[in-house]
Amino acid sequence: MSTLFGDDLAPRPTRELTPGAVWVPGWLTQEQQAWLVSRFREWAEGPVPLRHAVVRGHEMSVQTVCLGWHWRPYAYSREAVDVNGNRVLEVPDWMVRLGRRAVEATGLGDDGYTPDTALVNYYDSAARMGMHQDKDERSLAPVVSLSIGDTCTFRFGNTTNRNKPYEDVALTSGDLFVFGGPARLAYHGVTKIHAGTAPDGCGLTEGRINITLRMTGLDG
Ligand SMILES: O=C(O)CCC(=O)C(=O)O
Ligand SMILES: [Fe+2]
Repeated sequence: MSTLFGDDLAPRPTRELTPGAVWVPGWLTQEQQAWLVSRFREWAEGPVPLRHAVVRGHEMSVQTVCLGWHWRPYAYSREAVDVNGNRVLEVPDWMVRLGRRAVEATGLGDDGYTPDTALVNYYDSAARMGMHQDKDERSLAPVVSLSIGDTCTFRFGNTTNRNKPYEDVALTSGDLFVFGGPARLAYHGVTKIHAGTAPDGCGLTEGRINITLRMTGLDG
């Protein structure tokens, strides 16, 4: 949806929310977004299908499919031991290059950045993600986050607790967000999906995809 002379015409410059946390609005082109959505549809078919991970007996509202390493609450393994036991797909070379370009765009990494896992989340309009730290990785290399589809309210906080201070930002289709360095272990979450906001041509008509690229620091 867009309105003539609405908020969507306001410039959205790159911004460092806190040291180490950089938001680059509109980083992916529309063609890149639609292409990534096509890949998502393939990954969702398996060998390990898109699924709701179960945390302490409760299904997460978000659905996830992983590449490289399979994440389950709260560990990584090569096989999806909590789903069907199959080994997940490899992280494709183009995705490593994309991750490198992303950290270079934010100044938070270098050409040594080699993500070995991607967590791909699908949010329907009711899905949320509670405040958490990404701390199952042994490496403190930056996390690269790409958003496609509906806008979400993304809450980015501090490294000590899930409460204030935090800032809410609207991540829209094509936005890049990278957190590393002093922000690597900051609490963050998704408080709302804004249904009906996916732009024409992004490849999704409803819901939101988020791809996070990470270095696990794991062997094997
Ligand atoms: O959907 C997002 O923007 C954040 C996802 C996230 O925090 C995660 O997968 O750990
Ligand atoms: Fe996270």
